[in-house]
Amino acid sequence: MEIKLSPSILSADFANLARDIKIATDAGAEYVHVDVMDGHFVPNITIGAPVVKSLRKATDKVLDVHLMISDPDQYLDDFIKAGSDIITVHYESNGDTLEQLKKIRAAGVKAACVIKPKTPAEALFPLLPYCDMVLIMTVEPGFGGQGFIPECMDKIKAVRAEIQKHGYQCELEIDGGAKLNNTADIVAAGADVIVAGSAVFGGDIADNVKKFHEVFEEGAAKAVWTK
Ligand SMILES: O=C(CO)[C@H](O)[C@H](O)COP(=O)(O)O
Repeated sequence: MEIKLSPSILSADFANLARDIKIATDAGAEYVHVDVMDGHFVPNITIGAPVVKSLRKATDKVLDVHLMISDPDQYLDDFIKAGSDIITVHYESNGDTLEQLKKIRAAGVKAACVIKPKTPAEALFPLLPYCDMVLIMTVEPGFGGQGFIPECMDKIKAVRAEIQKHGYQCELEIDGGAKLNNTADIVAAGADVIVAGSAVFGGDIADNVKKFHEVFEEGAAKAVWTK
């Protein structure tokens, strides 16, 4: 069972993004998680479509773009044109989430929907047929380096059960507080894409990526679900 790592560049060196991404992907990271924050939807400002466009030239790996912005409708075209491979929109953002997912897919980009920790898992269920990936936030979005919210574990299990029940081809990603000591349990609960920022870019990046993949095997061996 393949479990993927999507290192969150929020914790990388912003003056050396291409370098840090190369170290992580050369070590085996499958995706690159790009945290887009607008200072409205979350109390932090990071990067926009021009940076995604530059990253597109720096890596062939999957650019997994997470839009933590109030108005996706205003910016979707920019992120599509910039070369995103996956675009994730928040259920809690403005606009019609279903229409946003359809627009992303129609542009040939993988579509994903994300919920914040206080949004129930069931909010995602009707959207699953339109999603190539769903993302469960396991911290309040806005900042890296926070602790995993333990109550989110049941939400991961509930969304995994729904994906399995219907046989949806939909990856289940989690974001926030994933560390080497809790990721096996997160995988066993049902996640197959793990976003990790501080635990990847803090310290030896290549070694951290390798250790995450070891923990993925441990989690997959404990999992009661299969792909
Ligand atoms: O989206 C995010 C914050 O909104 C980050 O991707 C997330 O918090 C990952 O960082 P860490 O692994 O350090 O918790």
